[in-house]
Amino acid sequence: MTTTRHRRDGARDGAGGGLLDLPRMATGFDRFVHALRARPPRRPAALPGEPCWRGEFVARDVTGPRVDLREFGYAAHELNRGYGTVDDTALVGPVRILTPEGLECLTEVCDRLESSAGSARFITTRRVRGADGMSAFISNMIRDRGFLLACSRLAGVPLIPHPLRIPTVQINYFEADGRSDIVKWHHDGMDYVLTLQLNSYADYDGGRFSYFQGRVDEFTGARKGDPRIKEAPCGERGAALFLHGSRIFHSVSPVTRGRRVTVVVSFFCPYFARQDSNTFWHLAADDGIPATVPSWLRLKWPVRDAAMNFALRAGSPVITWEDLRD
Ligand SMILES: O=C(O)CCC(=O)C(=O)O
Ligand SMILES: [Fe+2]
Repeated sequence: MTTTRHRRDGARDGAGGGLLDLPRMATGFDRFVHALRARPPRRPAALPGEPCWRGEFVARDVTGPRVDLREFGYAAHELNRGYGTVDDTALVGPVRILTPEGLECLTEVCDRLESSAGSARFITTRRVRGADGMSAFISNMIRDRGFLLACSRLAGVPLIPHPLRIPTVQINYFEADGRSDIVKWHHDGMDYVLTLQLNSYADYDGGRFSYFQGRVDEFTGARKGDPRIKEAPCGERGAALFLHGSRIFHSVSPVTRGRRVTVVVSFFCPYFARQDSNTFWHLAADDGIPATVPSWLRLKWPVRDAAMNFALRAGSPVITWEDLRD
């Protein structure tokens, strides 16, 4: 039954999705329908007795093979630049960002959060959103200076955890037990995304992370067997992949044996805050409109308005010049 649904979704998008192995995420009116149907993420109580995050869980010398956005067909004038830097990193990996002990603790935390996973239809079928709000371990990990520095060096730009909060840390769960958990062909709303693999190919069959080595607007022409569709190098437990998520189409095929769990962390470059690629409807299609409005305002107000920025940081209401005149 699930297969039928996938095929129908793929055909309905009218973008060649039916000719790919996996459906493509909805756009336009279909995405609006997803936004109306999506349920807000669950907010269970924090995990008691979870392992404690430690700064030494960040591995040393976090480097790996890198591909440039120009190799995906993006022109120099389309890339953000400033502060003596061109924001041109497309993909880096596989890299090891956590030590084996750090990985062990993160796995334990993610196993315990699985009961909070919600199912969804927009892109990823079974996932926990806002995981840093449920786990002090994950919250401390993504706010650890060493972790952020390692991720920033991979991306080539300074990064902080994404202020949208709900999508900042997502845990994806894939099981072979009669389910058909997948990640549809999509690009992320987020620009800077790190995916951590908590399993290896020895633990599961299927579950292949593919990406399209071309521009997002060229994906419409992609067909099954297209040489631009490549398998991402993430078959080892602990492998991490940095992706310029908003500019690269990618997907994960169904797991046919075993279990696959990934942690997806989204970042924000405060120096390129105005260029953040997220759109309201991409977020709302995952979390629903009511849950998206507050986080959207938290992202957009500070960029538009310095007074709002400082007020939010002070946890204060904003007093404006107009208020003085009333
Ligand atoms: O689970 C994965 O390997 C990738 C997931 C992904 O692309 C996403 O959650 O946006
Ligand atoms: Fe993604």
